[in-house]
Amino acid sequence: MSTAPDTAAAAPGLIPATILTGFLGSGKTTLLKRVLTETHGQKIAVIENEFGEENIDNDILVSETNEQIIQLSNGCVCCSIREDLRTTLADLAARRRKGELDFERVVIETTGLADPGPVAQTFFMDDEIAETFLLDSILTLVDAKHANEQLDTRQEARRQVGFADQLFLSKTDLVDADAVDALSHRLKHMNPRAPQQRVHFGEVPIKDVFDLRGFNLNAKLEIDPAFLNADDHDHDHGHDHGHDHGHEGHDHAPGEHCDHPHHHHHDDDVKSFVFRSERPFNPAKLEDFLGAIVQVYGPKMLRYKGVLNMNGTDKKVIFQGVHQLMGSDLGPKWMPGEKKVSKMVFIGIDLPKDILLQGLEGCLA
Ligand SMILES: Nc1nc2c(ncn2[C@@H]2O[C@H](COP(=O)(O)OP(=O)(O)OP(=O)(O)O)[C@@H](O)[C@H]2O)c(=O)[nH]1
Repeated sequence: MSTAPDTAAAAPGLIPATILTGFLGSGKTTLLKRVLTETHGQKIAVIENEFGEENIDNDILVSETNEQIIQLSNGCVCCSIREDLRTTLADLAARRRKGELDFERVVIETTGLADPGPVAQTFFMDDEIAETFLLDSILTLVDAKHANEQLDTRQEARRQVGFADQLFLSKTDLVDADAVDALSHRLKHMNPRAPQQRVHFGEVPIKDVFDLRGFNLNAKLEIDPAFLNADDHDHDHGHDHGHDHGHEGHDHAPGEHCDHPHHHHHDDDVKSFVFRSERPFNPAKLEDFLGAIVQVYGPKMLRYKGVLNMNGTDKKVIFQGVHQLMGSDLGPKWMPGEKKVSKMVFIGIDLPKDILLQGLEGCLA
C-alpha cells in the first residue's frame, strides 16, 4: 500500500526530514495529528520534543495512530538535548537499515520555545546525519490569535518565523479578517521568503507539508551568520530562551541537563510545573476553578494541557489551553489495567503554582 514519495528519485537514499515548529500552543500537534491520520500511505517517524517531563502530546498522538513516535524529553531539542536528537536520528537510520523499522520520512516537532536554528544545524554539522537525512523544510505555525503579542515579546517566536520555509497561520477563525491581513503583512516583512497559508485546525493538504525542499542553506545564512557555528549558537544572536534552564527554585526544569548554562540569559521567567493525581476530577468543580483561574492569570498562562481522569466518563479527557482560551475533547478509553492518572502541565510566567496545585486538588471527586 505504501506509495513511494515522488521526489525520492531526486535524492536517492536520503530520508527527508521536516522540522515542525511554532510558538507554544500554535497548533503543531493538531497539524501533525491530521497529517498522521490522513491516508497518504506514507510511513512517518515522529520525533517529539516536549517541554517539561510529561509526555502529553504523545498521549494525544499515539492514541489514534500507529506511527513510530520517539520522545525527546527533559530538555529542549535546540540546546541541552541537541546531542539526543543527533543520536536519535542516527539510531533511527541504523534500525531502518537493519530492517527493524520502516519509515520514509521523519518529522521533528520541537517545543514551542525552541529555536529552529540549532535543530536545523544538526542536519549539516554531523557527517553521518548529513549523509542519511535531507532537511526538507522548516514549517512554522503562527497562532493568529496570539501571534502579535508573542512576536512582540518573545525572541523564540520571531526566530521561528524567520527560519520558516513555510508559514501556516492557525486560529484565523478566532480573529477578524483585517487582523489576519495585518498579521500576514507583519510576517511578510519578517520573512518575505516563506509562503503563507491559513490552516484551520491543521487541515492542510499533505503536498503542502512534505517534499517542499524549502530548506536553502543560503537563505538561512542570511538571517543568521552564526548558523554553522555550532558552538556559538547561543551567543551571537541572542539565543534568548525564555524557558527555564534548571536554576534554583524551578520545578521540573526542562533544561536540567543543559551543559552550557553560561550561554543562556538567566532572567528566565517562563516556568513549568505539573499536577498529577490518581483520583478522578469532578468535572463541574474543575470547570469552575479553571474558568476563574484563567480570568485572573490567563495572560500569564502561555500553555497548559493535560490528559485527565474525569468522573462520568471511561474515556481520557484531553484538555488544553492557551491564555484565556481552553477546551477539552474526549480521547480514547483508558485501557484495561492502565493507571488512570491525570496529568496536567502548566507553562507560564510567574504562575502561582501553589494556588493552582491546591485549587486542582480541591477539584478532585
Ligand atoms: N480555534 C482554533 N483552534 C485551534 C486551531 N488549531 C489548533 N487549535 C487549538 O489550539 C490548541 C493548541 O493546539 P496544539 O496543536 O496542541 O498546539 P501545539 O503547538 O502542539 O502546542 P505545544 O506543543 O504545547 O506548543 C488546541 O486546543 C487546538 O485544538 C485553529 O485553527 N483554530
